[in-house]
Order: sequence, then C-alpha cells, then structure tokens
Amino acid sequence: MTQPADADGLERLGWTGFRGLAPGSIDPDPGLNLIHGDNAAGKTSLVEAIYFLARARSFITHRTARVIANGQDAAVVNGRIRAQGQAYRLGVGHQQGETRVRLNGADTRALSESAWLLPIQVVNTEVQRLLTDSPDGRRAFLNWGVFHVKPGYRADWRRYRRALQQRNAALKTGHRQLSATWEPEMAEAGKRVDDQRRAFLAKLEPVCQKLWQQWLPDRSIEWRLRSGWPDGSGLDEILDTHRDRELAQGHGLYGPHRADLRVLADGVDATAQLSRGQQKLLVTAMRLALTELWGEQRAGRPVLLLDDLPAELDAGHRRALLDYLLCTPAQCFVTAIDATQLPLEAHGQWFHVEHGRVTAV
Ligand SMILES: Nc1ncnc2c1ncn2[C@@H]1O[C@H](COP(=O)(O)OP(=O)(O)OP(=O)(O)O)[C@@H](O)[C@H]1O
Repeated sequence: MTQPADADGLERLGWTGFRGLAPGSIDPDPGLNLIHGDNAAGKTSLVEAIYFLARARSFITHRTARVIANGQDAAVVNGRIRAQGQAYRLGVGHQQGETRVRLNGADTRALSESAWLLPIQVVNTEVQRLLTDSPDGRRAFLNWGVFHVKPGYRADWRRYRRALQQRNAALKTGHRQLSATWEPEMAEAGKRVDDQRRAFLAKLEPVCQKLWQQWLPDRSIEWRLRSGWPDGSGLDEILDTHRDRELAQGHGLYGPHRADLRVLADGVDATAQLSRGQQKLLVTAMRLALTELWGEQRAGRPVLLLDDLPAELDAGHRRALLDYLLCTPAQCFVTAIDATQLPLEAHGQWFHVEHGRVTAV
C-alpha cells in the first residue's frame, strides 16, 4: 500500500550503545523498509532497536542489559512517531539495570502510556514458538491483541490479577473465608477478560482464515479458546466448588490466567500436523491479521518486523508474503541476507547494514 509522506508511523529512529550497531539514525519509509546485509552485520539488532522503542524490552532476550553494546554503560533508542496526525518523541534507555521511557521529554509512569503509539508484531525464525511453547506466549498474544483493540481491557486484566493475587495469598495461608471474599471480584473481572478475548478472536478469525486459505490451502485451520475453567460453568461457581482443592494446592487453579488458545490443523494439534515452514506461515498469518485489525482501530499505526523473512519459505510462499506486505496497513521492516531474496526493487526504502553501520541505499 503506498503511503503518503506524512502518514502515521515511525518517521525517524536513532540509537546509541545498542548491540553492535554504530551510533546512527534512519528515516524509515511510511510503508515498506527493506534491510539487507551479511551474517552478523546488525540487521536483527536494527529491528530489535525498533521493538525496544515500542515495548521497552527485547524480543531476543529477557536480560535487557544484553542490548547494551559491549564496553558501553547505556543503550538508548529514540524515535519520532506520527500517530493520529500528531508528532511524538519517544525515547527508551537502559542503564544500570533500569529501563526508562520518556514521551515528549517527560518520564512515563506506565508502558501503556506510550505502547499505543507503536503497536508492534515480530515475525522471525522463532515465530513457530507461539504454537510449540507454553501457553504463556499465547496468552501474551491474546492480551496485547485485545489491549490494542480495547484499551480498557488492561484495567480489567489488572483488576483480575490483583484479586487473583489476594486470593492466592489467602489460599496459601489456609484462610477459607478470606479467599471466598475475593471470588466475586475475580469472577466478575475474569468474565470480562474472557468475554473480551472471545470478541477479539471472533474478529481476528476471518482475517486469519483469508490468509490461511491462501497460504495453506490444503489444510483446515481453526482455534479453540480454553477459558481457563470448565466450559458451561460460571467462574464464580467453579471457584466456589473447587475451593477445598485450591486450598490444598495453595493457589488458584481456575481463571483466565490459565487460558490457552489451541490451534488445530485438520482437527488435531497444528504442531503435530504441519512442517516447520507451514507452522511459520500459520503463525505469520496470525500476527499479520492482528496488525490488520489494529490498523482498523486508527490509534497508533501498526508496525511489522519481519526478520530474515526468506528463511524456511519456498519461492512461492515468499512471493505471496511479499505481495501481502505491499497492501498491508502496517509499516513494515523486512530483513534478508541478500537483496535478491526480496524481489521488490521498485518498492519502499532500502537499507544496507555492514559491520554495524546502517546506510540508506
Ligand atoms: N551487546 C552487544 N555489543 C556488541 N556487539 C553485540 C552485542 N550483542 C550482539 N552483538 C554482535 O552484533 C552482531 C550483529 O548481530 P545481528 O544478530 O544483528 O546480525 P544479523 O545481521 O541479524 O545476522 P544474521 O544474518 O546472521 O542473523 C553479532 O556479531 C553479535 O555478536
């Protein structure tokens, strides 16, 4: 999709002390950005810097200190972002174990104050882990997915988590009555969380199906949300019925914190049915569909990071994915080792990365 020059999105990105990148800056295209360079040139580091700006953490490591360049004491990423027609200055830095986020020159209290500016999704060679890893990642996918569609969701989720923690503390110390007092709050907030997740999935599914049918035409893909408590019963009822068991365990066993999104191919677990390349396509479709849905919200413009896009995909599927990127509402950053792997010569802005230096081509 050709974007006007003043379209929403990331207009400027600058960094110092970040991974192996030499201090630098780029002015990204509002649509498509194509980044190429040899192994270890710094391509992943560049897209990681964009993610760091958007989410104040890395998608590579939980140890944020690792993004600091060897021998430096701080990593800082700055961005100029246009959202709803307005310009914002966002800065994220990590130093001495602390991450600070500054928006328009002032410290922000919560990530949610700035997170709406750059709703971001990553597709890389680890993308299949959404299917193969524990439910935590799938719950995070749901939580961020809903948050960007319904900003009020965060408050419901927080309210639920607080009631859960209080009830868990009571369960741990064997306080039957105290644990029961937290249940109405937990059940009410928990139902709101579950309802919003289901409404969000109902919107997302047709967008995913469109892509799945194009990219995996021989497979029938579907998902099932497990709420985190048995179907057909209210959470209040379940908490009441199972209190003794939960007291014996010392923590709560039911609720949306135990939800899972099971993804099936031809009726069975997708990981048992599909090749790695097919799993990549399946999850890529989910992440792209999410950015399409976010794009309709007209809050912050969604950003898609596709690191090493050609990996594990045959020429036909690569082409299909690149064709999709030409019409997505998201601002895209795509990396590959060789420019010829991204046959989009006439499109977007190209960058070359060499020994940590990024140059617009
Ligand atoms: N904190 C750090 N300080 C300095 N250099 C680092 C740091 N973290 C990683 N590096 C180095 O940065 C280099 C670039 O890594 P990066 O993963 O960005 O490369 P890439 O271009 O994506 O490579 P590939 O195509 O092989 O995936 C690597 O040599 C790595 O050792």
